[in-house]
Amino acid sequence: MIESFGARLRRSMDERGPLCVGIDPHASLLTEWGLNDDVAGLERFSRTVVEAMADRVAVLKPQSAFFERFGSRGVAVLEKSVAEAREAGALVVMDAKRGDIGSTMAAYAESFLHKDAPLFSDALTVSPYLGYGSLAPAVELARENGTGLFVLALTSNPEGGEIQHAVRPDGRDVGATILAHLTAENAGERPLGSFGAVVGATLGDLSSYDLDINGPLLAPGIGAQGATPADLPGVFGTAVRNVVPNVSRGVLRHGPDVAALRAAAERFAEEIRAAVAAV
Ligand SMILES: O=C(O)c1cc(=O)[nH]c(=O)n1[C@@H]1O[C@H](COP(=O)(O)O)[C@@H](O)[C@H]1O
Repeated sequence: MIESFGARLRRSMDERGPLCVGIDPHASLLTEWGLNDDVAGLERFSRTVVEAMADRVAVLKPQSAFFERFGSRGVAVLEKSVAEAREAGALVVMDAKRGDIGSTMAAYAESFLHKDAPLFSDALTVSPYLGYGSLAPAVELARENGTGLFVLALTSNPEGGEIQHAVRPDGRDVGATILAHLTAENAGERPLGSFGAVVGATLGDLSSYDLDINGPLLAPGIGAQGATPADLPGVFGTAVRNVVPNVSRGVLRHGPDVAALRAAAERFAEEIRAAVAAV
């Protein structure tokens, strides 16, 4: 039987630590790295991050937008980066934040979560704001292919609350409702379900939410957005064991030197270890 994403992720987090490094080739970072803001610069940037990180961090998360910016040639770089990162042992979470009506969602899922897709990734970020049920085809395809989803629940940006804190007639807010759907999706899965939530590390005390979804919690916001590893226990409580903290610019700004990138990631990894061990 095919091994689930959740099981593969749990093992990788236990072996390598939970850090997820983002591959976010901002134009400004290309310039800081002495690269041109073109496809060759994009390729060099992405290759360097993969070379520096893929054999040591649990997860790499390419941000598709920065590749799509260059059209089909940028997407070709993304394909190669994903394949190389997986080859070197990292799990790849494709950050494309897809979401649409179910019939279209099925095609998005085929694009990223089917084992024969050129952009085959271990998991995909998705938006549930066309209704959680619209994600059903992606859930189904992920189960069949041993891949996973990270569903936007409580995002790291300050504008997210307008939608995510909206209170439904049953008294629960929208973010809590998404978390409850994920808990149901992951029921009975051992050691960890494959259907994660995105919950920002920037959000402060979230003890009013049930974060115990038996699935991974992708936590962006550390570094450039102001959160630190030391914030994690206060935000996530005992669910911190299932947190995959993401850092993109906070690591990437140390490039292009591979040793400097590795040292920056190791500093975050060490701080994360210390913070999680204290819970
Ligand atoms: O899904 C995400 O990864 C995500 C969700 C969220 O709530 N906030 C958030 O910042 N992200 C992504 O996480 C990365 C954060 O990058 P840095 O702020 O540079 O560390 C970007 O690729 C964002 O698109």
